[in-house]
Amino acid sequence: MPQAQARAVLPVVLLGCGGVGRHLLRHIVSCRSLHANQGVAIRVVGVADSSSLLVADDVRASGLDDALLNDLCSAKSAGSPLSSLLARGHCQVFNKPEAMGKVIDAATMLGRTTGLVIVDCSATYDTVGVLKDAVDHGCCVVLANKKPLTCAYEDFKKLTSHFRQIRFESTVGAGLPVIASVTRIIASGDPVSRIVGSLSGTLGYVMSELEDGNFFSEVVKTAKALGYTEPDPRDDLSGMDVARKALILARLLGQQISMENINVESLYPSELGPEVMSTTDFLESGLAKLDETIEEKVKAASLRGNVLRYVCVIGKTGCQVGLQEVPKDSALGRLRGSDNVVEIYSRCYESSPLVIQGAGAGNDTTAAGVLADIIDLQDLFQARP
Ligand SMILES: NC(=O)C1=CN([C@@H]2O[C@H](COP(=O)(O)OP(=O)(O)OC[C@H]3O[C@@H](n4cnc5c(N)ncnc54)[C@H](OP(=O)(O)O)[C@@H]3O)[C@@H](O)[C@H]2O)C=CC1
Ligand SMILES: N[C@@H](CC=O)C(=O)O
Repeated sequence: MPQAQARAVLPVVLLGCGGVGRHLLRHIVSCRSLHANQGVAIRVVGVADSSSLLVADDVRASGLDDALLNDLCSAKSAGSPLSSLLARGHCQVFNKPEAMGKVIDAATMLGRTTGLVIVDCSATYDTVGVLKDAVDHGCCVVLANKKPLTCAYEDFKKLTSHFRQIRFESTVGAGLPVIASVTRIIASGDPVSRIVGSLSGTLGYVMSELEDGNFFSEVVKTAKALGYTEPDPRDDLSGMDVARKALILARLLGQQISMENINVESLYPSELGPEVMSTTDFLESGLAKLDETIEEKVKAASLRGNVLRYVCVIGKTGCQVGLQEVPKDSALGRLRGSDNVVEIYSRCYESSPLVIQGAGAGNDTTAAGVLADIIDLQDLFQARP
């Protein structure tokens, strides 16, 4: 009789099933045979959104089946709650506030036995407590959500305390290998002196569309429709999303800094901020108020042979993120669409920096980055026949 091939089984609880989370679930299902050939299997035991957790009946024995995961994606896309899937059987639904307690129960049960990966594809600070508990229970953590790594420095330290058990590649550059490259350079004892780049898919897309004569208000809405923006695009336009990426990189370089230490330039005034108007109102009426000013800046830069780019600079002594005029024919100036470019300078890469460039946003690319991070943890999971 042929021997069944031993496979590393990775149980996963997914927090957040919006654009990125749903693409991740679809990638997991469509990669089944690829992963089986590689001797690895992902078992999704639970999926949470902002109000509930859908969890397999017995997380030790089995996960949510693929048909259910596909239906979950369809249900969430159609705006139905996770509880609409209860009739499928073999699963339970827990609502807030009980839901997060149930995630911790799964972490306690599986963390030090089969192992468990908590994957955060939400866009909230609310997951930090669960993630820290999960780390305490020996679980692995994979993040697309930048917020847990950009709140208190102690939380960053805690979450990254077992560095082999956390992956957060998609927090910077979506699917691009930025964190992995910086980590490798640091590990080789080569001191990184500076990181410079355009790290926002949204702002990259917006700036290059403006060059083509399109209206700011229109291209921001298109960026949202394409899945490039944060749930509230003001997170991108305020520079905060880029600042979070800068903070993650700076902390990775060993800098004990916080958001307050980063100079951030916002593209909208405070009277259009979240405290004053809803996201819908901002998109429907607020954004258009910015069209004229931004157009003037684009035209003025063009007269000087330049284009506008939202640039992030992380140095030894400080970080800043903001709008810069750069020559049209420069690495930054040539960027198009949602591409990111990151230049890493170190002793070995001083006169010729390590450059990473490519698609820097989008649900598909980001989910692919998250999936690669999960698979990268396979050596920490037992192979079972
Ligand atoms: N799109 C991109 O290009 C990239 C995105 N990212 C990051 O990926 C993350 C997800 O982005 P995206 O999918 O676009 O965001 P969405 O707004 O589409 O999805 C967010 C999901 O998180 C859920 N959620 C909210 N609060 C909680 C909570 N407390 N516990 C569990 N789930 C919760 C939401 O629930 P509900 O469905 O009920 O609203 C929703 O399902 C963000 O952090 C973003 O910064 C990173 C790199 C690139
Ligand atoms: N909103 C972000 C998504 C990735 O982090 C961006 O535009 O870069």
